[in-house]
Amino acid sequence: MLSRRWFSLSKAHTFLIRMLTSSSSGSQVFQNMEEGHFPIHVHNVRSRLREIVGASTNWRDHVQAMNERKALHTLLAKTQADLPPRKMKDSYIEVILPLGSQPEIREKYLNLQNTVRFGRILEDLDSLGVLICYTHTKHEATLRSPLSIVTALVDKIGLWKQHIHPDCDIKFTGNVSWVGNTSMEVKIHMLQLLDGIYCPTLDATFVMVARDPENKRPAFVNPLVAETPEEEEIFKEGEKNKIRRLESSKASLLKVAPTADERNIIHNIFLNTLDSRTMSFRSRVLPPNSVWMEDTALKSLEICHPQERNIFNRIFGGFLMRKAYELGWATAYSYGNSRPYVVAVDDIMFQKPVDIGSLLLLSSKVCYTEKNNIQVRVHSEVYDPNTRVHHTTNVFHFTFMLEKEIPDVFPKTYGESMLYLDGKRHFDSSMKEYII
Ligand SMILES: CCCCCCCCCCCCCC(=O)SCCNC(=O)CCNC(=O)[C@H](O)C(C)(C)COP(=O)(O)OP(=O)(O)OC[C@H]1O[C@@H](n2cnc3c(N)ncnc32)[C@H](O)[C@@H]1OP(=O)(O)O
Repeated sequence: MLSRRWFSLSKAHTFLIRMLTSSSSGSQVFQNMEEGHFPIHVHNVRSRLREIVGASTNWRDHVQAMNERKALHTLLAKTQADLPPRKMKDSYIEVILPLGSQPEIREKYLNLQNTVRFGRILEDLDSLGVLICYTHTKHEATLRSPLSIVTALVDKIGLWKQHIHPDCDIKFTGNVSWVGNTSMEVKIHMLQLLDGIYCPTLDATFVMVARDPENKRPAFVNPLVAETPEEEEIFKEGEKNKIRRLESSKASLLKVAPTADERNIIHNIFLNTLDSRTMSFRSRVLPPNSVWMEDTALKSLEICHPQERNIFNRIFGGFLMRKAYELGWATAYSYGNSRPYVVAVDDIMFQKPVDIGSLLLLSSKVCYTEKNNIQVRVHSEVYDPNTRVHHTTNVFHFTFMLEKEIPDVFPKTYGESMLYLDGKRHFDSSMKEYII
C-alpha cells in the first residue's frame, strides 16, 4: 500500500482546508448559501456558461452567435477603475458532482480500475474556473457578459488522495483569489463525501484571462478587495505566484543555460553512460535497469471536431487537458508496467487557441524519474496539412507515482538533457508541497 502525507501547507491554505472540512455538510468559507446561493449541479455549469456568453448550441448557428457578441463591445470598461471592486465571496461557487446519489452519471467518470477518470475532473475544473471568473466580473445590469474568459495557465493541481471513488459525491468549491488588470487567479478545492464527511481530495490553481467579446484583445476585470487578514494572505500568495511565474519563465532552459549544479548532473549522466572500453565520447551504453528517454515516447493525433468546442468556438481547454493527461498516463503505464497514480499537474500554459478542424498532435515522454515517481511531459501542437506549418499550443507536466520500483530514464542528446532538467525542476517543485 502506498502512503502519502499531507505536507507543507501554506497558512492561508490550511485555513481554507480547516473551514472546508469542519462539518459533514461541508461548511463554506463564505456564507453565500445563506444569501440564497445553492450548489450548482455539475451539468449546469456549461449551460450557465453558454447563457452568459450567448454561445450557440448548434454548430450551424455559431457564426451568427459570434456576430451578435460583437455588439457587446460597448459594455467593456475603459479602465479597471471604472469597474466596481469585488470581494472573494462574490465569486465563491459550490458545484456538486453527485456520483454517489445519481448513479446514472457515473459511467462518464468511471475507469477500468474502478476509480474516477482524472481527465474528466480536469474538464470540470476548467469549466468551473471560467464560471467563477464570470461570477467575479458579473455586470448586474446585463445578462450577457462582454468578456471572453479563457484559460491561460493551470498553475498547479495537487492531489491529496490516491483514489477518487466513483460512487461517492464530489463537491467543488472555488473563488477568485487574486486579480491583475485583465487576468484572474482562481483557487478550486475538490472534496469527496466519505463516511459522511467531505474530505479534501484535490486543490487547483488556474489563471484565466479576460478578452474582448471577439477574443481579440485583453479586457479589464473588476478589482478584488480582501476583507479579512486570511483573505489578504490569499491575495498576497497570488501576488507571489505571479512573481514566481515571471522568475521561472526568465530561468527557462529555453532562454538560459542550466545552473552549475544542473550542469554537473548532466555531465555525470554523460560520464555514467560512456562506454569505458572505448576512448570515445560517442559510444554510449545504458546502465542496468534503465531506459533511454527516446524509447519512452508515445504519440497521438486528434482531429478537433466541433463537438469539442468551447463557448468561443475554439477547442475547449479541458478537452486538451484530458487528451494530454490520458496520453501521459499511458506513457507512465507502459514505462513502469504498473498502474500510475497522478500526484500533481503543473504549469500548463495555453499559449495559443486551438481552432476547430485542427489536427492536434500530442507527443509524450518520460523526462525524469526518481524512486517510483515518473515525470511525464506532453507537448501538443497543431499541424496545418496545407501549409505543413506546426504551432506549439501547450506543454503539459504530469507527476505520477507507481506502486512498483521503476527503471531510471537517461537522456542521450543535449536536447533530451534539457528535458530531463526541466522535468526535474517540475518534479522538485511538486515535491515541495507533496510528499510521496
Ligand atoms: C458552445 C457549446 C459548447 C459548450 C462547451 C462548454 C465548455 C465550457 C467551456 C468553458 C470555457 C473554458 C475555457 C477554455 O476552453 S479556453 C481554451 C484554452 N485556452 C486558450 O485557448 C488560450 C490560448 N492562449 C491565448 O489565447 C493567449 O496566450 C492568452 C489570451 C492566454 C494570453 O495572451 P497574451 O500573452 O497576448 O496576453 P497579454 O500579454 O495581453 O496579457 C494579458 C494578461 O494575461 C496574463 N497572462 C498571459 N499569459 C499568462 C500565463 N501563461 N500565465 C499567467 N498569466 C498570463 C498577463 O499577465 C496579463 O495579465 P494582466 O497583467 O493584464 O492582469
